[in-house]
Amino acid sequence: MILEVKHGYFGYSKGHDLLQDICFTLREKEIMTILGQNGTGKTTILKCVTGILKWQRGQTLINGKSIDSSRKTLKQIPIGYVPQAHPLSFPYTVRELVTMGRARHIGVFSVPSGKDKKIADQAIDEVGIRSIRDKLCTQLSGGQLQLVFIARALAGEPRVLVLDEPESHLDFRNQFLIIKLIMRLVRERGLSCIINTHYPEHALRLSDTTLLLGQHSYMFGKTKEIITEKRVEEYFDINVKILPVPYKDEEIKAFVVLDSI
Ligand SMILES: Nc1ncnc2c1ncn2[C@@H]1O[C@H](COP(=O)(O)OP(=O)(O)OP(=O)(O)O)[C@@H](O)[C@H]1O
Repeated sequence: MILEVKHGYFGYSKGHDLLQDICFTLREKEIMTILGQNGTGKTTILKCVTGILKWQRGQTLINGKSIDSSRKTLKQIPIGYVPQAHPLSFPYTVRELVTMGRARHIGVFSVPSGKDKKIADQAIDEVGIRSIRDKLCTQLSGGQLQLVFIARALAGEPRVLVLDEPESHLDFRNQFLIIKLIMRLVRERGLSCIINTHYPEHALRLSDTTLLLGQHSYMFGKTKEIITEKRVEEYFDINVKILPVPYKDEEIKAFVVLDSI
């Protein structure tokens, strides 16, 4: 599986392109992060990639086939979308909401089958929320709800998981657990992921490639080559230090903000 965005343009108002000539490639089992200041268009990129919005020029291709033109391709190689965490208005139980992730596999006039319910339960177990599966989603904490949204996306049996700021509103421990969960899903399910994040240290820890988005330009490449002190200074107007921290067999990068420019 290979997902490519080729020369994507998008703007909300006529004559103003928010996103210009966006090009990137996501290969199987790769994790890509998107970083950039507020309002640069990170969520808009995810919406264009998943087909929620349509590129005004350019396209998203999966295995060389445009997903705009071929609904069949989308069905064969589905994309699971995990939106930014938001409180829900309808009192669905966790199990009901996760089962809704099966929607693309269920006919318009059909109800979820035993198989659909089993797959939804597997997704619930995979993200470790079995103990809350009969609770109402309106009564969950932000972190619990985030896990429910991930389980709902997994229930659709995606090959590509697209997550919009999955760590927002979470405490340090839960941020770390979400990062570990994503890494495990990529390893065990062979998924590919695109993740919007505001945390460069998370991008350095988990992603293979990064798209750094600015107001009028962007860079895409290997994460270690993209997230450097100089580039972060350029794209975020802050002085930072990236420090190596040896831990077990790894070298984790600590990210320290020194000052604004
Ligand atoms: N539906 C919409 N109609 C008009 N403008 C919009 C719409 N959605 C977003 N925008 C504008 O497009 C720009 C990019 O929004 P987007 O949500 O993609 O940014 P972002 O980089 O994800 O921001 P953040 O980091 O704050 O989540 C912003 O200026 C926003 O106000």
